[in-house]
Amino acid sequence: MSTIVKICGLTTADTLEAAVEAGADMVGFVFFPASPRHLDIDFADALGRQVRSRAAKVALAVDADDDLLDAIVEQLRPNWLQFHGSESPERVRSIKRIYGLPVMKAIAVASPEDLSVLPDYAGVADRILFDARPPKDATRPGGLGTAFDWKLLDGVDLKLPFLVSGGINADNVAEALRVTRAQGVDVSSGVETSPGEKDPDLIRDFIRAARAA
Ligand SMILES: O=C(O)c1ccccc1N[C@@H]1O[C@H](COP(=O)(O)O)[C@@H](O)[C@H]1O
Repeated sequence: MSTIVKICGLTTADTLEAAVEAGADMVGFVFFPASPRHLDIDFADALGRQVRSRAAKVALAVDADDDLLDAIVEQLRPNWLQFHGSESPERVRSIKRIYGLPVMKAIAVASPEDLSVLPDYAGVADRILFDARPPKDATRPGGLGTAFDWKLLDGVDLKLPFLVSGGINADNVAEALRVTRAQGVDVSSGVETSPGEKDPDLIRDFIRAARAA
């Protein structure tokens, strides 16, 4: 199976086109006001139409309430929901039932104890995303450009595909995949020139490096 490549936090038509044309499997749109990649729902609608089934559209939310999820699903019509907050397994199960969409649940990793929740989520999520645990004073729970110790995933035995993220870029993506044996990678900061400013060349370089890994 080829590596699943997700480019997250797309905010412009140009960078979205670069990601899709370069062969991204998943393109992510962030709905979290504290993020420099936060998207207004109406603009997300336009970007979503631009994708035209060439990649899977992923809506990233952080402890979103039902009204926000309703609006996202209605306007963006995502193929996936990604939850990056403290959504419980019960909440994930209930949202899956309501919208009939697959869910990728992010697990924040900084120590072996962080993996103790895995059995609870593995039973309800369709994919797991291992991301670096943010510092306590962070203004957002992801998209910070910092990596975790990938060796912490040694011995993880999941029956569902998992992706890895956090501080990954074209230079270290091969190593991230080798060490974690993840089925896919997710990147945001690593294809940016500054927070929220994606660069088409960096996107293309990243996808090429991930494919070559
Ligand atoms: O990208 C954001 O701003 C963001 C905000 C809130 C939660 C998650 C967010 N991004 C996710 O973080 C990782 C990528 O991090 P990095 O910037 O490449 O280090 C990825 O899973 C994004 O989907």
